[in-house]
Amino acid sequence: MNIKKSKVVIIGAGNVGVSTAFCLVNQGICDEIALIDLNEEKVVGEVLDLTHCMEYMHRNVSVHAGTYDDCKDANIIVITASAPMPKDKNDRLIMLDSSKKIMKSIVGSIMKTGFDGHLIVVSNPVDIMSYYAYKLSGLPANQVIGSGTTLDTARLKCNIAKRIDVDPRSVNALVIGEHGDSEMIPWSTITIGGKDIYSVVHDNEDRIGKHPYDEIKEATIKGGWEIFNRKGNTCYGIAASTVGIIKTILYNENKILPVSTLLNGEYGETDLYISVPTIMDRSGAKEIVELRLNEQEMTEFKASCAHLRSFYKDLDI
Ligand SMILES: NC(=O)C1=CN([C@@H]2O[C@H](COP(=O)(O)OP(=O)(O)OC[C@H]3O[C@@H](n4cnc5c(N)ncnc54)[C@H](O)[C@@H]3O)[C@@H](O)[C@H]2O)C=CC1
Ligand SMILES: CC(=O)C(=O)O
Repeated sequence: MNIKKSKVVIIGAGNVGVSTAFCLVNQGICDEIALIDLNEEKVVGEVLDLTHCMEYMHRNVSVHAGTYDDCKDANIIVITASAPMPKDKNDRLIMLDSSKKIMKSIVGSIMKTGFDGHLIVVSNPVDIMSYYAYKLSGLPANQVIGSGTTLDTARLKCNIAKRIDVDPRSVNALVIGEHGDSEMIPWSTITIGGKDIYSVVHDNEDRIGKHPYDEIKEATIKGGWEIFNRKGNTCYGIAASTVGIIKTILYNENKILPVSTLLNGEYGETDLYISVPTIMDRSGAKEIVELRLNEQEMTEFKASCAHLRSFYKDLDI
């Protein structure tokens, strides 16, 4: 009997790649993980460290140092490879040139193996890199997914939940648009326990304040830099978000996540990768949910689309 094992390859064994591997091991999400990095010695060390977790995990996940040969039968490849992010710039877009070169060489090596699984792009600037990986790979768009605003959405939920004093998982909210400064919050769609956020704020004005929206938005957009400027990277939140995406695919969950995906007519945009709520299952990005945005929200979302599209001229595709 040939039972197919689930295999995840992670390319880039830095803070994000290794945290993702640990999150996969800790949750026992897949059968096998292969780690690839230019720094082969680091990979050997990380693999040993991860392997020593198994005694205390709820299942054994096989972790090994990989080569591109591992890609040919992988279900999912996660790309977190990157040049170091400059310390004091707080701008993901300055990574464009270096990430472009890295992405081109990695996707070329992956596709030579005949890989036909799902590619999850995390490296920044993630929306542009997802589009680039989609074009370079020739894979169908449903198989190329950017982590997009999954992380920003988690941050937004935490920021709202803290104000209101509920569990973040009871907040039904999303960030859409660019994973970056032009991202937007469709406030009109947010509910907490089934109650729209405007009513929640109105009924709890004494402790939440009359208009917490701008502060919550600012905290959400700047959330990454609050971490990065203190510890030099952000890794656990993105690892959890990435594993959330992996889980929806491997377990065919049909869950809706705000991933960076190809718009093909939705929201009046074509040939653009940007985050919108997307139904995810074993096929990957199965179907885009078109939110009923109000006029102001649609204007903000379109501005984010235009901002991302303005960088496409710099991609050699
Ligand atoms: N999309 C998101 O929400 C988030 C994205 N990121 C991004 O993830 C990326 C990784 O961040 P960190 O892990 O903190 O960086 P890091 O510098 O710790 O790790 C990057 C790793 O990539 C490796 N690498 C570089 N070129 C390579 C190549 N051609 N092949 C294989 N490996 C290669 C490096 O050797 C290094 O180990 C960055 O672009 C960062 O901005 C980080 C957090 C959140
Ligand atoms: C670094 C990054 O993109 C983030 O933590 O949001």
